[in-house]
Amino acid sequence: SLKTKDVVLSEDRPKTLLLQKHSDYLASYGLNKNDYEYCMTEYLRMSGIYWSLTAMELMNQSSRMPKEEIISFISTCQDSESGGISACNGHDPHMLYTLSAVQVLAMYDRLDAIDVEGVVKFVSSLQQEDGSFFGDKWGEVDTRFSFCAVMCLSLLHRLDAINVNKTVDFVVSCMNFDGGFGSKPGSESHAGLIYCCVGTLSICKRMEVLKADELAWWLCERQLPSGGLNGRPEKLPDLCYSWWVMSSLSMLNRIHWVDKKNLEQFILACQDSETGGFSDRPGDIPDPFHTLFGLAGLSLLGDTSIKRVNPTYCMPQETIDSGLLTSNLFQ
Ligand SMILES: COc1ccc(S(=O)(=O)N2Cc3cc(-c4ccc(C=O)o4)ccc3N(Cc3cncn3C)C[C@H]2Cc2ccc(O)cc2)cc1
Ligand SMILES: [Zn+2]
Repeated sequence: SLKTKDVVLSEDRPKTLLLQKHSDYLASYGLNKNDYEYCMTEYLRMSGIYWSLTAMELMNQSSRMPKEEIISFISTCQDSESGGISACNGHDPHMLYTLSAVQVLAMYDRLDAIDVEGVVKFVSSLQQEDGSFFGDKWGEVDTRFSFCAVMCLSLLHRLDAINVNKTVDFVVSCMNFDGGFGSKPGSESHAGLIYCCVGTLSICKRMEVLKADELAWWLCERQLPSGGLNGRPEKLPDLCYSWWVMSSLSMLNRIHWVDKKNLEQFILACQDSETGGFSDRPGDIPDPFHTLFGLAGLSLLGDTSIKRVNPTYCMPQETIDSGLLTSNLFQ
């Protein structure tokens, strides 16, 4: 279509970071257990806790989260038979929520609250002959699950439990001519899946297989006049794509390829100055998911009022550093 899809930033948009408002928004999110949205997002509860806690950690406000309640909730979500962890009591264990639970417990330094060997068994049992990973017992393959698997095992210092070479081979089989990646071999390039595949290769220490310049070009082509980034050509900008694109460029050491000032004004415009929180685009309803990626994006852009975020794990850099220290101690 001739009309380039983009948004126009209004003059009265937020131009400064409303940290206290975001802290209040996340602290009160989920307090009202009968709240419509809270009930509708039960199926992703474990990930919702990861998005909220990480955002609060980045703002140095995690003391406002109910730590003991979260830790005991996670231990009740582990399936004793498979070792996997579900989004909420009574739901099926899944790779997505097993990772979220491990990320939360890593930030709290409380991995003792779960059966770590059980998690290792669950994750490694989902790897297939071609190196790919299922999300759960129902057998959906997606490069998102390759990323969940290697990130989860890396946080547990147990990458030895899977075939890393075959993991890399499958990700390489999903590489497109534009240097990007999709969810499966032949799927079209998408910013979210590129983040997952670059992150997988980064953790496996195999970034040399990438077509770095073609890929970085495709990524910075995502930036629109509004400053925002989209996930594919011809799509509208969306705050969470800021994270997928910038964290990938950061891992490629090419983050300077985007117009930082323009992108920062798009991210700030996605804040809700009434309720606090960030939404996918200016004027939409905020949620914890976009609130994390707004703060993490600003952290990558160098905003020092936010703690440094690790571009691969989307967790505070200090958590990754202390985890690596621990692993060196025991090696
Ligand atoms: C509101 O509609 C959706 C659509 C998909 C999902 S999702 O779980 O498949 N998912 C993550 C996601 C979460 C939210 C959200 C609302 C409230 C909360 C509480 O914590 O979280 C909102 C959107 C969302 N999406 C969908 C999306 C994001 N930007 C545009 N859209 C349409 C992403 C989606 C896929 C996903 C991405 C990363 C990830 O780590 C996990 C899942 C959730 C709600
Ligand atoms: Zn989004």
